Amino acid sequence: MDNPLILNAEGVNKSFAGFKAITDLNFYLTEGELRTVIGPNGAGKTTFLDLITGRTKPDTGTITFGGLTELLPLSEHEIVRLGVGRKFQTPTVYTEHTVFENLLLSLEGVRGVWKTLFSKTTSTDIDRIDEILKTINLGSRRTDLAGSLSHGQKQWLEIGMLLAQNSKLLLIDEPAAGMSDDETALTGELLLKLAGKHSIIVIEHDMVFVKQIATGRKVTVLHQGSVLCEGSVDAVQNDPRVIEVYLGRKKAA
Ligand SMILES: Nc1ncnc2c1ncn2[C@@H]1O[C@H](COP(=O)(O)OP(=O)(O)OP(=O)(O)O)[C@@H](O)[C@H]1O
Repeated sequence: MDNPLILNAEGVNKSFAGFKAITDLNFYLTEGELRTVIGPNGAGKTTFLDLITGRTKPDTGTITFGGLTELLPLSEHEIVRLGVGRKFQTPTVYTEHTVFENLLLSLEGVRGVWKTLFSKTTSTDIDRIDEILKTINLGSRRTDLAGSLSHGQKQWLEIGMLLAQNSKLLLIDEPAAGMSDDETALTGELLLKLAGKHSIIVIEHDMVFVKQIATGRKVTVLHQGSVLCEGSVDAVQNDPRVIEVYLGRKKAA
């Protein structure tokens, strides 16, 4: 039997000044799934993430988290607290704090900066952070300033911050952008490691990376604000509609 749904979006529409960015969108994600979303520029990928996180509210439709909670009435803050974490394309870590402190500041996200930095850190917190450091391969950079990390390492730290925040659903926007090939491959390994324990939506343009993380899984292609098709990487890559609106154009470019 399939895992239960962690996210279902049904009949979602969103217009900006009369322009339909999202049109009758239906999207279903099961618990523990790692789903890659691809599509041409302007397809509505970022807007879709904005709708999930409450940054933008839809005109019509429903978005339900964990099979129960309707997200639309909730604020961005409340949605984070429910367990929805987002990583933007540009890393936003606290560069003047150490890697360890960045994770400490994110723990549950509810303690407040003052309390976190000046109260005594418990051994449970330290163990948890060390476990996250191991997961994101930054154990050796624990006491270094986050500002001294490479671009790729900052992205991993930010993923670690989502883990510290207790995110169940991770929304990750173009993680491979600006990374070296080695960093990209390591990022893929990290996401594969997190899948199962977390539900993950990754937006990505780099098809080598998509192949790495999506082989054996479902890929969603967005086009003009709707799902154009869903299927395996191979099925999607060979779908004439996807070649026409996206992959063919990418190649030509
Ligand atoms: N706040 C806004 N106001 C007006 N138009 C917007 C707004 N946000 C998005 N749009 C428009 O909605 C469409 C979808 O944009 P969106 O950024 O979601 O696409 P995308 O698939 O993420 O594209 P890319 O791959 O280039 O990031 C675009 O035409 C964009 O100009």
